[in-house]
Amino acid sequence: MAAANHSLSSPYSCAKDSGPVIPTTSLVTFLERIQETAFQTYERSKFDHKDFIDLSLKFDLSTTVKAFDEISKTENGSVSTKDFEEFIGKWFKSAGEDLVYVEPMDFETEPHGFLPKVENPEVRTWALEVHGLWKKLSREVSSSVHDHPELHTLLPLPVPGMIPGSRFREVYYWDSYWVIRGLLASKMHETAKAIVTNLISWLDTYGYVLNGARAYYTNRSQPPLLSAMVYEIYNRTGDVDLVKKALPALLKEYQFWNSEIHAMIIHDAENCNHSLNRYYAMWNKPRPEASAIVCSCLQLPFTFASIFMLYI
Ligand SMILES: OC[C@H]1O[C@H](O[C@H]2O[C@H](CO)[C@@H](O)[C@H](O)[C@H]2O)[C@H](O)[C@@H](O)[C@@H]1O
Repeated sequence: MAAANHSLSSPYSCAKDSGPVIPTTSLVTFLERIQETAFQTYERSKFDHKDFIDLSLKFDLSTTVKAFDEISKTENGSVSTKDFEEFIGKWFKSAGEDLVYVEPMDFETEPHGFLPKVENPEVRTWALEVHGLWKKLSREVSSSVHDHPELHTLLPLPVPGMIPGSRFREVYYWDSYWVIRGLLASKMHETAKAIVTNLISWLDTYGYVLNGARAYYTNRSQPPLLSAMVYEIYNRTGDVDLVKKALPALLKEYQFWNSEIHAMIIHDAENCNHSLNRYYAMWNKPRPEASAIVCSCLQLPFTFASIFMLYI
């Protein structure tokens, strides 16, 4: 997204180091407290901080917060593992329960015309195994998320999608580009289009494509690959209606990446101006999905290991 321009006059200046902050939800803020308590209570290797921010409530937030405040805590904020585990079991549904498996609508065990150039039987068997993974990664948002969004950090999506897997239980933006390339190879054209439908829904609601389908991802995007997704699907299917449906959303995304916080003019040593579009999160604190660990790292001496932990 960079274009060299030697005579740019622009309303944007180079010195933009603060921008809008999109507030997070009360549930995310509370789950950050739970994550911090887990961090103080367990050994680091025994838990994944993302698990705690992905929990969904069984009951309303204020009752849950009250119950949590009543648990006795040490000075550093740890609680007994027994109390903590009982509390989590009583008040929360497990991370991932708010997404449910759904059979992909156009999956076939060996689709007609699948990778015609792959003739070696062993490679073909392996490729079909990889193809079979679509059945493991297909999910739709549970009815509870649609009916009671305030109980979940998972965001509702209009149609089923594909998740990266493992600790990444939700749809992600730029992962979807490679997911779509794979789905097209697997002849799953309708599933590929459904993924675009979901991402377009974020442009309608938020004005940009979110990093991922969680309340804690609403303040940032990921590298803008939606137009490339539409292009790949159009090339394979010739579906002009999809392109027409996507166009207003793509224009909105173009505006987002060219808005004041993203558009930059860089002056080089030869006094030329370059127009660049930069990544910018509309947030000014540690990422909620990793805040406990990030805050603890900031208190450590600056080493490669401590810096590495900031990116988990
Ligand atoms: O495969 C999904 C994504 O996984 C990584 O990033 C995501 O997880 C981070 C840690 O929880 C989170 O801070 C980040 O915002 C998420 O996007 C990976 O770095 C991404 O490239 C990838 O899309």
